[in-house]
Amino acid sequence: MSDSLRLLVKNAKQVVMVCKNGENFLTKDGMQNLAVLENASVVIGHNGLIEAVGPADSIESRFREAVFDHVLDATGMCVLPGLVDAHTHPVWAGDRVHEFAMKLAGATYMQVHEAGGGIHFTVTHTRATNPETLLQGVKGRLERMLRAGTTLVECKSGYGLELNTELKMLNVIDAARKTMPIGISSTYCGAHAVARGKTMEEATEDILSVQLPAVQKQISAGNLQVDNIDVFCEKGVFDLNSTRRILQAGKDMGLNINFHGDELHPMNSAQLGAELGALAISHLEEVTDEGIAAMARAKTCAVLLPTTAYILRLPCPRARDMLDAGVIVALGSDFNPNAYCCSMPMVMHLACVTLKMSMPEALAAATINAAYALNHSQSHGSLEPGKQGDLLIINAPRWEHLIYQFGSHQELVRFVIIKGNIVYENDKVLDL
Ligand SMILES: N=CN[C@@H](CCC(=O)O)C(=O)O
Ligand SMILES: [Zn+2]
Repeated sequence: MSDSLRLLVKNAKQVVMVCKNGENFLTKDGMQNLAVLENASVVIGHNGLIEAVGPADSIESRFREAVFDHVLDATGMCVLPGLVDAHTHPVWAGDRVHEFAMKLAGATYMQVHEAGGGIHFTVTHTRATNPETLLQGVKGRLERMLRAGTTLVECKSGYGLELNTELKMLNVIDAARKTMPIGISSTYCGAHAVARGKTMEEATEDILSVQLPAVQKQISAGNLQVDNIDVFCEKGVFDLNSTRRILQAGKDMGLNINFHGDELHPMNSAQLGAELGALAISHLEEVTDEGIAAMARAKTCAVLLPTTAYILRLPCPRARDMLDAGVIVALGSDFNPNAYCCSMPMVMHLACVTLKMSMPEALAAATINAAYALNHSQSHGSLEPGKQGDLLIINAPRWEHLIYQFGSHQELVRFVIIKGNIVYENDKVLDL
């Protein structure tokens, strides 16, 4: 009897596996030497997992008798792993286009925040918005990310800063996970800012004695899935001691530590994260040499967010120093009302130009290493047999076009595939 399989993608000009030996992450040398097959095909089974990746002729002879639900002829096109976005804030109401104008006129991020704008503005609007409306908003944003090639995305709460709205946001993220094909890693970020009217100490106590126990109760009852804990460790937000207490409490609940650190001021967040066994720390524009060394030793991933430095005109995170020191470097879009970017291809382009990463480094950072930052690199981030069949097919003769053609992902991405199912098909791609 012949095999029955879900999908064959055949005759691609290039198939970028990223890595091929089951690596959970890549550091500098590995990132510079990605596994790329020329004239290759990919097979995905009915379990949604990759059955085989290899030269087109050997796949053809091995699967000659097989029956496929779908066959895509990728002649002249390239296949890449689904992109992984390791840092987003997609659940909110009330845009901040007016603040973009203020920042263009010279206001800093913290000036806007301290004047009651920024996160506080979004908190006011998010608290006042019902879950159905928030869900509609997040679905539209995740759909845009999917069309740009993202197949796994981290999504944070953090525009509630009190129990009910934080739970509302986490439930909205859960509802998106249950109803959309895109993979979601959910993060409790109740310590995203100190709520107006509270001191940092009061906010910390509220998180430790009210919010986290209630989140834990929902998780234990099977009503909610939360994967990570986050704190904005920053001068004027949460100091090192409060950050430590909140992250440790989250870790004790079984959550992965994945937090904002060393963004606007050197806070020694990197050293703290390494000490606590953090899986990832985001931003790091102001990380010190000691912080970089500690992260390399602890295998704590640096999630770099080139959109933040670009929009806020901040110094860029020192990607090259981190790579040279052996840090695992990943990328995220940082999608939020301050940094309105849904496109990992644009993030990779910015990482190359502003952070001085090479294109192979940027792709590794947006696939296998971003999957590592979310504890998903056993199943995501590369095209290897046994991994989830998440990939994109681009209409270009070399994979690097996805990064090189700035802002052209809508024209380049022909198919997005998750678990072997076609979840986005673009028949309007234009040959240039
Ligand atoms: N820096 C803190 N948090 C977000 C911004 C959130 C906001 O401004 O709404 C970030 O990662 O850039
Ligand atoms: Zn953030």
